[in-house]
Amino acid sequence: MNKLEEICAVKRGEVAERKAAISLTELEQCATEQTRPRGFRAALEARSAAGFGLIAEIKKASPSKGLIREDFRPAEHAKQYELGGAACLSVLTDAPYFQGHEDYLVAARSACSLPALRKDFMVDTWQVAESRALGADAILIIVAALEDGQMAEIEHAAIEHGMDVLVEVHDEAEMERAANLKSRLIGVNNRDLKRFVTDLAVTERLVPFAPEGSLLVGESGISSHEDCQRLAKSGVRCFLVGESLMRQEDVTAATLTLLEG
Ligand SMILES: O=P(O)(O)OC[C@@H](O)[C@@H](O)c1c[nH]c2ccccc12
Repeated sequence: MNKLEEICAVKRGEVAERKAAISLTELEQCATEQTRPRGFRAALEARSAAGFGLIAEIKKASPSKGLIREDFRPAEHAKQYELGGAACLSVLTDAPYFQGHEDYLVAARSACSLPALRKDFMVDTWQVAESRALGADAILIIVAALEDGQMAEIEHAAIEHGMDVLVEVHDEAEMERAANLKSRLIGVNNRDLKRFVTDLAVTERLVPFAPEGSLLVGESGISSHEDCQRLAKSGVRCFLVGESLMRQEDVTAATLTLLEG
């Protein structure tokens, strides 16, 4: 079993327990009481027209890097990212591998006005309703983790809830499968989630294979303005960045520097 398969197996167990505790009807009720989704793709697209569109990630730890930030305060980081010029937030909610929590998503989103992506491993449409009930504006679909039918179902549920979907790919075959979905917000993960090797050249290589009308996001391993400029040469103006920002004492300044140089 590779790492991604292991994480998804654990996630399926977690979802089964949660499903037993809260019915879909209850979740749907909570979802209707939430504030409306803030347009995630729209915010990113608008920002990338004038400069770089940044999805700034609130990430405490990861399986490959261990603890990334000791002094971890999601609401504070959300405000710092907003001040620094990020277009959107991404908040890790997976606990076993990323030390994330749903509360971090709720706290971060309510501390600022940025749209927020729930960063987790979606294996069931039930999690889509749960994400909206928590206030998420977008969810992630990891193509490597799902079969075509499951992806389409999860995407459909997200669209029904008015959320955007970030479809994550890592190679040409996954890009082809992503093209069968409706969403045209595609993240190219420079990190191989099966082996945890990161290479910015992955984004550059996959750009020509993106379906028409896609807004592309370069994900993982981006740590400087120069990295952003490098990817911009191949036409990618949106980025998902976590670790390199989370490691800085002054998160606002680090965000500004990443975006402006
Ligand atoms: O911390 P980095 O290297 O800047 O990467 C951020 C983000 O791309 C990464 O956290 C990520 C991309 N896809 C994922 C899927 C699940 C968990 C995490 C991720």
